[in-house]
Parts: sequence; C-alpha cells; structure tokens
Amino acid sequence: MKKLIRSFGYAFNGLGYAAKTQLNFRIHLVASILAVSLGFALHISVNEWQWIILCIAIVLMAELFNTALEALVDLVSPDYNKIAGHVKDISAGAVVIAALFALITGAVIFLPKLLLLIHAA
Ligand SMILES: Nc1ncnc2c1ncn2[C@@H]1O[C@H](COP(=O)(O)OP(=O)(O)OP(=O)(O)O)[C@@H](O)[C@H]1O
Repeated sequence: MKKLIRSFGYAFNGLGYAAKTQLNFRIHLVASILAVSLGFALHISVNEWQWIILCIAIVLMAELFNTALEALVDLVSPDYNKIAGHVKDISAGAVVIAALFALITGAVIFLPKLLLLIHAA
C-alpha cells in the first residue's frame, strides 16, 4: 500500500514538473477547464461528456509524453544532433494531432449549441 501511495507521489511530481516548466501544458490545462465549464453551461449529454473527457485526456497525455521525450533527448543529446531534432519534432507533431482532434471535437459539440443560443438571443 505504501509503495502504491509513493508511486502516485512520483506521478504527481511529474505532473507538477510539466505544469511548472511547460507553457503549452498550462495552456492545455486552461483549455480543459474552459471546455468543462462550457460543458456544464451548455448542458451537454453524457455521450458528449465522454468525448470531451477523452479529448482532455489525449491532449494532456500527448503533452506529457512530449515533455518526457524532450527531457530525455536533452539528457542523451545536449549538443546539436539531427536525429535528436527529429525526435523532438515528431513528438511535437503528436501533440498537434491530439490538439487538432480536440479542437474539431469541441467545435462539433459546442458550435451548434452556441449558434442556437446566439440565434435565440
Ligand atoms: N539537441 C538538438 N539537436 C537538434 N535539434 C534540436 C535539439 N534540441 C532541439 N532541437 C530543435 O529545436 C526544436 C525546439 O526544441 P526545444 O527543446 O526548444 O523544444 P520546445 O518544444 O520549444 O521545448 P520547450 O517547450 O521545453 O521550450 C526541436 O523541435 C528541434 O527541431
């Protein structure tokens, strides 16, 4: 049990490190809070909540893996190296894919409801 609690502690250290050092991770956290607030405000369905939560999880996980890879690359290749650059670029590409997926999903869920509200006003 103690070991399990310690493992959670390490995981939260990792989350704290990403939040402290990565502006993009903080931006994604703010976007997640906005999406959840909008979800409550617009009374989205259970199915829509599942999509929103999936998007938040995918984006934050992609950002965390990207942060971990960047740190690893800096550790093993502090000097310029073409392959090190590719690793960072590919990892950043994964974050872009996740963010685009979240953006499109958010637009599909929220835009029609927001437009209805605007038309009704
Ligand atoms: N060791 C390296 N060798 C070659 N190219 C690198 C190296 N480190 C970084 N680069 C190139 O510079 C880009 C930016 O790297 P950097 O480490 O600043 O990433 P970042 O996403 O801006 O990180 P952070 O979010 O921590 O500022 C990489 O995507 C890569 O193209």
